[in-house]
Amino acid sequence: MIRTRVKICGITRVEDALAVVEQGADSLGLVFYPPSPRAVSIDQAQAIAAAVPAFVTVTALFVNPTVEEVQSVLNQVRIDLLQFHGDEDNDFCRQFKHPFIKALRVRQASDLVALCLRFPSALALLLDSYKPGVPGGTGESFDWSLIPQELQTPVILAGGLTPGNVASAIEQVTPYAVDVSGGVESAKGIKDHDKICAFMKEVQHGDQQRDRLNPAG
Ligand SMILES: O=C(O)c1ccccc1N[C@@H]1O[C@H](COP(=O)(O)O)[C@@H](O)[C@H]1O
Repeated sequence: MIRTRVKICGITRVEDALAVVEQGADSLGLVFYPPSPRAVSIDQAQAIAAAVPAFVTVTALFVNPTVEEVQSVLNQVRIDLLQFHGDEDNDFCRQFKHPFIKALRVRQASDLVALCLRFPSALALLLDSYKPGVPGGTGESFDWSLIPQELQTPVILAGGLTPGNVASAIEQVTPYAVDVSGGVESAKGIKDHDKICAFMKEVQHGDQQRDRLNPAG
């Protein structure tokens, strides 16, 4: 069985990072975008990253940052992966010589095949909901049928995922990974540990259902 990887984003507290690790998620996300209610300071980020064991990754999320902002975080915090969630292009993202994923916001008219080809250096593409004026973390899902089958880059599905819909998302989209923020919170930036546990169980459930429906993979 291929296991769908899980990233839990918007961690602001060490206790939530420990719960994410305990529940078996693959990555936790730190938001370096000050307008977000989930944004962390360097001090917070250092404390959280120090609590994350080997083989669980720390992802740093930026929205249209300056080069200096990204470099400053990389110099001070243990970051395994960069996530660019704005209008950055491939050249901007790859200049840090650090593995990165690129978020794309999906709308009806999006030509995802062409968009994905613009990011040949990305390890994976994170597909999120489009909401005018909001770069991400909307808590809203999008029409998953807009995702073409023929994308060559691994897909991380995001946007409005919850314990209630993640299993059907996995069955329908068969993404490489899923990413959740608002769907496992009790308030913005505060993770609900029971919801994290329920989310992880539903990811497993989705994987089993997907394999039952398509045993050949
Ligand atoms: O979480 C935020 O505050 C945020 C701010 C700006 C850009 C992206 C942000 N989060 C990312 O948004 C998606 C979906 O989040 P949700 O599950 O719908 O709440 C996810 O990739 C987060 O990494």
